[in-house]
Amino acid sequence: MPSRCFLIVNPTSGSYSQKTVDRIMAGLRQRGLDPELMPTTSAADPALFAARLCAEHDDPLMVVAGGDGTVNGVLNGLVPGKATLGVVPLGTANVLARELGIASVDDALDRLARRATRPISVGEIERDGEKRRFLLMAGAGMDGAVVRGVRLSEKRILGKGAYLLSALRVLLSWDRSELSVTAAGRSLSCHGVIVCNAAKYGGNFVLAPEADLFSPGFQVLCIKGGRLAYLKLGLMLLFGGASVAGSVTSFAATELELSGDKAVQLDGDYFCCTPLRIRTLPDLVRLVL
Ligand SMILES: Nc1ncnc2c1ncn2[C@@H]1O[C@H](COP(=O)(O)OP(=O)(O)OP(=O)(O)O)[C@@H](O)[C@H]1O
Repeated sequence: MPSRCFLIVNPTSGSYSQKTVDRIMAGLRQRGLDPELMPTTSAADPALFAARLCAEHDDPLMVVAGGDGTVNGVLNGLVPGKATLGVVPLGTANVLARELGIASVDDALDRLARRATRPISVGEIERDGEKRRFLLMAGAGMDGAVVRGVRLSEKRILGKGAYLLSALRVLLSWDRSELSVTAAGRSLSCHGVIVCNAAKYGGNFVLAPEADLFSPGFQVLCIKGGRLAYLKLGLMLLFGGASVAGSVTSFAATELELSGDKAVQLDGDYFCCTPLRIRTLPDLVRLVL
């Protein structure tokens, strides 16, 4: 009997098309799976769908056809240890798919057919009693402000270019304030921090080579300096070695606190401002490799 899976599709994600979804559905059936199509109708749906599937099924296989933001939504709805998650990249940056080395839609489908899985740890932030999980990274400072400033109308037309446009606006109205990062009893002042749960960032760029989805904890990058420091970091990101840039202090942590008043992005979507706490949640879900 074909094994059941639930295809959570975000029709607003960067490289969505009905034709590709039809191809995914057919490809899953050809590979012996029995997919149920679950298109989202709002940004709240990925988490709601995941919560419902965990309540109604024993270890549901949830396959996200979308980008990192939709994966993030699903992670925020599922019950820890009670689901398996697969991804078919249909987003703009698709950092998770790149992290796993998924080369194409067909490659993703083949992996779902093989169903080799491994548990992953995620991050959880807490602010004013409200909690939210992230898979790839939490960024406070410039990258949070850039993500907050992306206009949907520009993203529809320019794709990744909308982030560059927003970055230019952030650079023009530069925020000189600092925040402090406290981990294991030590505090550090800086202008921005990126808490990495995965090595890649913003696409195929390796920002945090020591971060690993499969082991609990983060590689934390604290960036000190003004516009020039960030421009340098951006260039080093393009050519490798960003974590060793002079303006960056890098360390490992499993729990930390951020102070200040900086915009925060989680997995590429704006969430809130600091202050907040971050901790690692081991073995949240089994990920199809
Ligand atoms: N039907 C929907 N309508 C509006 N927003 C949605 C819908 N479904 C999901 N979303 C939200 O849209 C946001 C972006 O989606 P997603 O990440 O899938 O695409 P992307 O931004 O193109 O890709 P990436 O994050 O990989 O760059 C996410 O926050 C997601 O929760």
